[in-house]
Amino acid sequence: MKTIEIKNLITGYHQKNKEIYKVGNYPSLTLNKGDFVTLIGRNGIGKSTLLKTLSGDIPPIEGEVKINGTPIHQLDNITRSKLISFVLPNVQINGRLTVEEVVMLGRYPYINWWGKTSDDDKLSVIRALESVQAMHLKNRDITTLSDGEKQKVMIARALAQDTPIIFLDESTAHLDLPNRVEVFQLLKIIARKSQKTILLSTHEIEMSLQVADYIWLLQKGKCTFGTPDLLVSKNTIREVFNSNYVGFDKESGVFKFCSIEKQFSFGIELDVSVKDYLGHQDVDIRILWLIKKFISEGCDESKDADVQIKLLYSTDNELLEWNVTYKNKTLIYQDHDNLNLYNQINKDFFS
Ligand SMILES: Nc1ncnc2c1ncn2[C@@H]1O[C@H](COP(=O)(O)OP(=O)(O)OP(=O)(O)O)[C@@H](O)[C@H]1O
Repeated sequence: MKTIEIKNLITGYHQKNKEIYKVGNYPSLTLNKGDFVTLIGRNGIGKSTLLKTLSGDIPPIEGEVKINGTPIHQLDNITRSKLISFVLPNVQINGRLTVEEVVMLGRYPYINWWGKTSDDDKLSVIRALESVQAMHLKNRDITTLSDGEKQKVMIARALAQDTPIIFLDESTAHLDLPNRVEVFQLLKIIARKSQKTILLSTHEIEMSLQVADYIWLLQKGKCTFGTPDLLVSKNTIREVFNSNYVGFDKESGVFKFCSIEKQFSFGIELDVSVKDYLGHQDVDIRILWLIKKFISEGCDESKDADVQIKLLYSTDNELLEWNVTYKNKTLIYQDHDNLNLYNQINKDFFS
């Protein structure tokens, strides 16, 4: 069932000189109940502007946004706040409020004229804090929390608001990796179980591709909409995010770092004698990460490479050794913790 419908929407700002600054043009987009959708795109492309327009915080320049079939501008503030909660980035809360009091602010659309909170309100606050695993912060002064803890509390406030639609603007930006994954998964579970519509703007592309149901990918003036598999297979992710220094690898779903300063081509292989090696290192993994390092330095991996590198195990001295050949010169580097193979090859062969 459609919860949000966009028709011929142009987002943007009315400027002081009365001119209009148009940001995005979105002919037709919809969001359904139970969808967890991420909104991605380069800096300044219009993600926050679109979220602010969808939540009714700023008016569209042209076109229409409908929430549950009603044009958003026809909804009064209280009705709107019962339908949409919006988690903003970097919200500063003034005053010495506890975490519990901040989450209780999410209940304001339901609190009566005299401002008295009910048992239901208190229960919603507890449930919301529990779902973001922040109950231990309940009595803390909000100003004393870390950025990541504060972000979780702001998500709890949106959950306490108990709306069918939740917008989040870069809400995982301050979180460490386990917490970012946890919040992504949590939002997806909430979307599924509670049949909410969740739209999260984020720079977490790899995570979006793995976790989101759909992606809204903003490009100059337009939005490409689709499931992650479709956007990857059509090369849309590459088109938008590839640069001189980074390239999206559609098989692994990760971004590989590269350099515009081209260096030598190389090939790294394991020599068979490494089978004798019974050490604790996973040498295949080491080679994989060395390949990433060489590519990030501007080297190309190739079968007919300029520089041939072999990792072998020397049974004479019981050490791993890197055997490097360029033109007619071969050097052997014994492996040790501080050996930076790329720097060493560069110094010994190319400087
Ligand atoms: N209040 C404003 N008045 C005029 N222009 C604005 C206003 N807020 C944002 N803009 C401009 O609108 C464009 C889109 O900004 P927006 O913040 O929506 O991008 P974004 O995709 O969220 O960027 P980021 O990833 O960097 O957060 C930018 O060119 C920005 O400078």
